Amino acid sequence: MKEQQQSLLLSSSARFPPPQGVRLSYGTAGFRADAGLLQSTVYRVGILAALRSLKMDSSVIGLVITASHNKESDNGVKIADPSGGMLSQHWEPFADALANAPSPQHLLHLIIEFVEKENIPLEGVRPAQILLGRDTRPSGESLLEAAKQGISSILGAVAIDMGIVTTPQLHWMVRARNKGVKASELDYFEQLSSSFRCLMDLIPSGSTFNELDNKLVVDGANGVGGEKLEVLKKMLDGLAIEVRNSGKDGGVLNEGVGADYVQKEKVVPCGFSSQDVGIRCASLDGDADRLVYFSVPSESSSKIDLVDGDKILSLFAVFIKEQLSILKKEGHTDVNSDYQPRLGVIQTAYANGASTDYLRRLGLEVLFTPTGVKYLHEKAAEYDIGIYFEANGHGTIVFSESFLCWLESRNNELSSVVKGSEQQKAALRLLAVSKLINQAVGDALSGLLLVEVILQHMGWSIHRWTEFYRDLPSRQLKVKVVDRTAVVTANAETVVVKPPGIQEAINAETAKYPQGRSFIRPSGTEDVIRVYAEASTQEAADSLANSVAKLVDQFLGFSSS
Ligand SMILES: CC(=O)N[C@H]1[C@@H](OP(=O)(O)O)O[C@H](CO)[C@@H](O)[C@@H]1O
Ligand SMILES: [Mg+2]
Repeated sequence: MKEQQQSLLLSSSARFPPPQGVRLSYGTAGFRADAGLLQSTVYRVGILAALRSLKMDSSVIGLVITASHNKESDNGVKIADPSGGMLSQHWEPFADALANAPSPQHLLHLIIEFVEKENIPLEGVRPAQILLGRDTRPSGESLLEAAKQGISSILGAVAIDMGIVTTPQLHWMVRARNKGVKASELDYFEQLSSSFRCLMDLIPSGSTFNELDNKLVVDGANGVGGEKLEVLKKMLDGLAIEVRNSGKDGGVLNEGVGADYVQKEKVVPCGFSSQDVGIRCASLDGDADRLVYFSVPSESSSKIDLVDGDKILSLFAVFIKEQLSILKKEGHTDVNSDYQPRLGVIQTAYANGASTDYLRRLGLEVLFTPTGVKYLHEKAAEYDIGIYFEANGHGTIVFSESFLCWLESRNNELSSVVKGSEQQKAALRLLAVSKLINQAVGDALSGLLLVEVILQHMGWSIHRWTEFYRDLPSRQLKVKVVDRTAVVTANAETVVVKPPGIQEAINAETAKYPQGRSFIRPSGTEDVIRVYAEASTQEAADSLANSVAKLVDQFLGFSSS
């Protein structure tokens, strides 16, 4: 590494000393902590992003400053790879080491070592390019400045600031730029609204969607999503969207509002009341990458009927499967129609057992990965159409390039035979879904538009959708232990292999409950062991969760909560 580059790194990093006594780690969703602790970390992630860009042939890399559904005083930072997906897991240990280097000299040493090991070309190549975005947190502005300083401490690196955007918007822009297509925020809105319009125009004329069901009320979590939805909705016809908790009326980000709150507490968020009984409602999280739906069943209680990520996944799967079977209908014997697209559905162990049964009864291939979008997305990408969702509402649909090419040519072929046939419409719908739904990462705004158009297409109310299946009662608990890394799991986190003996004890407990299922795993974002249990009644699920939490205590540590 050139002298000039070394002294630039030393002098600039001296302005961002790391916080004392804190060890940060690039967890399930990047670094997250109290915003006051993050200047140095974000600065260093700026360096990391520039190096990542150089390593990836100077492709555009994304850097997002957000702490999603955490409280407003927290913040965080994460990287988007050139595909628009999460940072390659292979680089996470380097991210950890950079964040925790105690001095500028240590930092420089780590960088020199890593640049050599990874063969990162620092000279004679196009400059690194990093797209920056942040959510609405007040701490975001100065953290963004720290990121810019980190980026400019790699000679020639260029930072492009996209301002306040949703996390999925930034991932989408990174992907689009690297594909060489239009990638501004307006382009994002135009792609979503035009593919939505295309799907609306393809709704069968006999659809029985009730005009009264047309209204949708959206809880924006007092974050970035509500404000973006206000812009997007002006470009849409055929939807009546009312946005609440858009952050303009003094509400606090994620406080008593948002997808995480609604999914965990199963009560109405602030700004909603008994007047909303029966209306279709949706909740975004603080950076608009999670989406859940709900309805208020009665005036006398604050409880809601939750429609979580599993049910959104089920709705998407039903629709996609229907289009694929229309496309396959008899009548054409040409070679092209023989292509058998592989459809896969990906869940985690947190998926409600009733959803998995439902999906399997539909004849779908359902697979499981460990918790975290990086695992789900990777698995989904192995299919022609991969649909993935976490129960908490983060998910999307990914289409393979080869399937999309086949679909394009199938569409051309069909239109030359009988234009406007049912088969051609199915091909057009699938092509429109691939443009509407964010291919980079789960996106509450694009997911919401797809849900809305499918409900209209099917003529279904939110109540009809809720009735796909009845969720098995479940309970989640957290247990504080001395060392959560002592728990090692296998088989997509469904089996504990360490400490020895605990899995047998969990099995013995679970066997006592009809339809019982329970598992434990160390959280990737909090210092706890998570316990999940489901069973045929709420009392049984609670009791199983409590017994398993006690086992965790016995085997590993101190108190449970
Ligand atoms: C049970 C649960 O909801 N876990 C969440 C949570 O991860 P943990 O590793 O469980 O803390 O945060 C992740 C990042 O947002 C999200 O991907 C995941 O689904
Ligand atoms: Mg989020």
